[in-house]
Amino acid sequence: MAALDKTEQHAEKLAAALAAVKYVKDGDVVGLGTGSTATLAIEELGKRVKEGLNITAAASSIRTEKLAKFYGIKVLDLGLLSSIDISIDGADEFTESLDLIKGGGGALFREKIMATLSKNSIIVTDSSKKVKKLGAFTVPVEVIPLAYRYVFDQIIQLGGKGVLRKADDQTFITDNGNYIIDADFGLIDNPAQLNSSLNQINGVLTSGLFIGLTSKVIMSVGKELIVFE
Ligand SMILES: O=C(CO)[C@H](O)[C@H](O)COP(=O)(O)O
Repeated sequence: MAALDKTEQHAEKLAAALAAVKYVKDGDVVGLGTGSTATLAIEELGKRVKEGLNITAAASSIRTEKLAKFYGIKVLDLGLLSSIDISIDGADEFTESLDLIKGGGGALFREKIMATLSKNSIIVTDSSKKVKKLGAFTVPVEVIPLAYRYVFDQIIQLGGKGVLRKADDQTFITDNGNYIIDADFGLIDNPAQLNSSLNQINGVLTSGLFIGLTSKVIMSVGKELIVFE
């Protein structure tokens, strides 16, 4: 598939985000993802709320919480919810079997909790995110700082190469006060097994591999929408 320029990619993100928002019903508790595509869905939800849609939301990051409040959406504490009716989030990569890599924006842990609680977890993407096998995008691994070196070495034991994520030359710190190691495992034959191996390492909060957590992926390609479920 030909590479998208920024305008085409934005148009695809917007089309997917608008399609996902149509699934939101009055009275729903809505999980709000993080990233540029999720932001477009939040903006649209904000418009609908102004027009009278009655929803409450849970945010997957501090920046999403601020954005939702800016758009007049009532936000509940994610940690107090035992279920979410519908969530809308982006992804860095996905396969037709609905396995994902997420966490490019660093919000993987809260996003994973949100997806786990969601009865209907919708992922919205442009066409650049669909892959045959996960792994061209590195796997974000959220790590308790104290365990950084140990986890880094364990990732090597699993056949990966880790890089500590930086932002503006400083170590990137997640909303939970942790580090992220971006781990390159090449193309991943068994994402479920890798996810479970990573999650078993002491000091790992979670990996950015999302397995069995997604209800549907809405992907926009040019003027077409494709739904994988
Ligand atoms: O997982 C994420 C943030 O942690 C994002 O959903 C993912 O990085 C995709 O972002 P975008 O919609 O900007 O391409």
